[in-house]
Amino acid sequence: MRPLIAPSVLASDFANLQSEVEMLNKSQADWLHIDIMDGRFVPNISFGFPVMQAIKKHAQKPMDVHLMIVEPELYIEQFRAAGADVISVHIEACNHLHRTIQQIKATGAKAGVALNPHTSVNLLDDIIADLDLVCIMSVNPGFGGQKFIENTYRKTEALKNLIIQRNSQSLIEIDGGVNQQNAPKLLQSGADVLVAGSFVFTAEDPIATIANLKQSSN
Ligand SMILES: O=C(CO)[C@@H](O)[C@H](O)COP(=O)(O)O
Ligand SMILES: [Fe+2]
Repeated sequence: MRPLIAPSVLASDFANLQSEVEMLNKSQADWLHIDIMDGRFVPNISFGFPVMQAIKKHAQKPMDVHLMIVEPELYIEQFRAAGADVISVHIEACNHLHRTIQQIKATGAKAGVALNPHTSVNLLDDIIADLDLVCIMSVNPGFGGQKFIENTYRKTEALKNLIIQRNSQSLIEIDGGVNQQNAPKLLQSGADVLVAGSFVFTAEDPIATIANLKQSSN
């Protein structure tokens, strides 16, 4: 199975956002990955609703929104209204994860949970059957362009086993430091969705880079 490719708009040229989104429309990207950072859950601030709405105006593909914010339950409906098709919250930011997942689903969006590198997939045992997506962070969240953490392969395998064991339909998304070199091993380990920011947007030919990632196989 070919992976879904979700380029991270965080690494795009914000001064030319419309042409960046139009490039992604023309490419084999499946989703647009949208990183929302609040300067509290992570030590960086990215962008918020107005920028998301501007992206949505031009995007012809689903928006996969990765919320790196505290108290995400306060903003779920607003993110959906701003165009989110998939909404992932961090397990580390949620006191009532089950409730927040139901809240996301009630808006009509797909519901995901993201895990920091130190967070065990075993914590998902009682929620995995309710999830559409698990986002395994393969870098510490907050910044693009970081080095891929090798333990991600083992973690992806463990999550895949849990998904099978619990009869879950959840997709596995890998986020951070993804490139052409680690993609095949990630797919072998069970990944379904590859997020790629700097690898795509610093490439001389982002469209060809996305096409090559899409051709990755295990
Ligand atoms: O969520 C995050 C970072 O916190 C990611 O989505 C990055 O934006 C991916 O960028 P690269 O590591 O591929 O440059
Ligand atoms: Fe992300």
